[in-house]
Amino acid sequence: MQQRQIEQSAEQDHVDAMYARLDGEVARVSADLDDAVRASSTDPEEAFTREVRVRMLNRRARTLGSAEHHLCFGRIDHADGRTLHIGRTGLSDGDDQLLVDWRADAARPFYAATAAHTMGLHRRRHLRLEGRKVTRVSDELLDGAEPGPEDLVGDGPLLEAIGARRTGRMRDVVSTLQAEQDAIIRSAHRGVTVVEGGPGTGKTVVALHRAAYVLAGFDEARADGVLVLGPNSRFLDYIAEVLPSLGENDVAMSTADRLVANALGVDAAPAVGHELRRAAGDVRLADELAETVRGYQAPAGTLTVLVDGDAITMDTHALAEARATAGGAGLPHNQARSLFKDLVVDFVSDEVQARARIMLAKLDEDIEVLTGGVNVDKAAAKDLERLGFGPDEGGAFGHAAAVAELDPGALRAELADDLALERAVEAAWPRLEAADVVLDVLDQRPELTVEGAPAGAWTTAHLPLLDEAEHLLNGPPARTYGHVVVDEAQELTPMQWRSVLRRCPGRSMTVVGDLAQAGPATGAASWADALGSDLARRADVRTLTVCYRTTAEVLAAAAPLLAQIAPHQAPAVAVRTGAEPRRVAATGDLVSAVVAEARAEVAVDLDALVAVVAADGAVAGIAEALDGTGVRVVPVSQVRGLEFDAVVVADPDGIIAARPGGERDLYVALTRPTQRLVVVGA
Ligand SMILES: Nc1ncnc2c1ncn2[C@@H]1O[C@H](COP(=O)(O)OP(=O)(O)OP(=O)(O)O)[C@@H](O)[C@H]1O
Repeated sequence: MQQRQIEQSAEQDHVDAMYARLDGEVARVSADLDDAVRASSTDPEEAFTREVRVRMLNRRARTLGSAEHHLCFGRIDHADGRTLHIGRTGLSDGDDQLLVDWRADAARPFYAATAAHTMGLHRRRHLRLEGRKVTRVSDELLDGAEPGPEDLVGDGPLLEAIGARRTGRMRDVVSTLQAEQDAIIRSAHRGVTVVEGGPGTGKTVVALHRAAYVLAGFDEARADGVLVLGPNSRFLDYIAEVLPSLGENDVAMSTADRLVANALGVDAAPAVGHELRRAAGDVRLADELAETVRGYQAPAGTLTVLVDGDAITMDTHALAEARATAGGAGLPHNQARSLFKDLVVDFVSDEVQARARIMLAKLDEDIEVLTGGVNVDKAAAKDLERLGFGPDEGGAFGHAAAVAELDPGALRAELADDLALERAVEAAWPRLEAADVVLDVLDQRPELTVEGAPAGAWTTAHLPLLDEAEHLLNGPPARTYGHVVVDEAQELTPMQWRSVLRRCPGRSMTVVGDLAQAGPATGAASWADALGSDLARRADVRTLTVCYRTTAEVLAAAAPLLAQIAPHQAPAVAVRTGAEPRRVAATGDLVSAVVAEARAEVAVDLDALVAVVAADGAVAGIAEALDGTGVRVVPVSQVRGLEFDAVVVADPDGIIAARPGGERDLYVALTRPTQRLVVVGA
């Protein structure tokens, strides 16, 4: 005890020094920020440099602010005597490295060293802080030294973290990241990393800590930003605090739907059932949309323009050539239209010049006849040469030369502004809006429309189609990201994937999900289905195998269902054991039985986070009956990714029957509790 107190007080001294340094840094950054904000300049270059500096200082200020809480959480002692403290940010005092940022390479052994693979460590120490006070020091000896009575054997801090009560908001787990998680988070792989694993294996944790790592380590992510996508707003609220607590406030968070709705300015598209989502998510629609757009690009026929009362016609051959050139240039439709128009202008201008030439040649001939054989051009040639004008390449002077010298640029400019020509081009290759194209496709596909809804009343299911059409018409989205994290990735339809990939041109992505939990709108059976086989082949696929959320007993209760829905997937291994799940057969009214069980769970632990998970259609009645109790009633379609201390699953048969693939919904519901599971059935 004595020894541990001495250690603790020595750590307190270190930690005091760190906080003193942190305070100093905060004061310095804040003063620098004030200076930078005040220093205005009219020189654009200086103003730009100042803006960059202000942004950088703001970022540092936020990092330092979020580092205050639990600034230092670990220490590693190398066998050669070197020690390093690990924490939320790097701090140094001259040459003295007081604290190493958890993302730095030097911090890696803190997460990755094991007794079998010590990475040169003698000891790993976990520090617990309350405010700025060190309240506990626990050590793991890694190099075979005999542990003392107070040394840690096993996973104390981890078990404490995962056994703690939940608040309804996910927390960062930077002090207890496990080796298999850390390896993914720190991976140098710049392409697509796919992280799969059963419920509670830490996929979300990995995804979010990876986002923080990537922001610090990958220049392109810092420059172009990081986007985190989640399945719904409830989930985004749940994870909202993790990145800020890691000092990263500049990460964009969205659902795939909101991302597209904002980009296209479509507001308040209402959500719809899975049937429509699934139908509208079919990747073949991408071809149908492209085909529809092509159908607007100068279909076979001719194109006639009236110029000064003369009809000039592009015949089928000339028109087909212009279409092939404009359509084959790899440009989006509305840009290719400009090229098409240029080609029409060229054609018409050539034709106008050719006609003028013929007409003037004819005029020359007529004059020659009228003047009795005197060739005016030839007669004039001597005079022209005397005046310093030579014959043109074809040896022509006079009217023909005048036509050749007719300013083709001016003629083209005039034609480009010509209303009749513009109308003819618009008829052959109209300027289009995304909605026009999607409505055309919907005309052929009544199953993609909502009965009774007016045309153009978009739902969330239509957003990926509008996005696809927008891309075909106007090219890539204006806002793209350096790195994109997709959580609950099994929930995206193939058409949604196309929207997401479009916003990540560098294809630097972290994709996490569990195909066994896929809802009925998607039903991807493999990552190749989801990402496309090309990308999936190049992806670095990692599998997490340890369940940190729920107990072995709860996993065992869900195992038969897993064997049914994903027979090839090995169940995760739980690190904790706990209470046996309870099955309650409701003798009377099912809602009353569910309510009674939920109340009983609240009574077991007043501070526990208790949830009832029910089929979407059953939620309203249960929520009403539980109003004011603090119990959360969550529709099963929105419970993916969430967790609670105790979960009451209402009417498992009802959940299975409510929508196709209902067994997967039930599997998700059963794997939500961290402590206790109650299943109330008929
Ligand atoms: N290394 C860790 N230290 C402490 N807690 C952890 C660790 N890894 C995971 N957890 C906790 O385990 C729980 C489950 O993690 P997470 O939600 O990331 O799992 P998941 O694989 O995304 O689950 P699901 O498939 O259900 O979405 C969370 O409470 C998380 O904080």
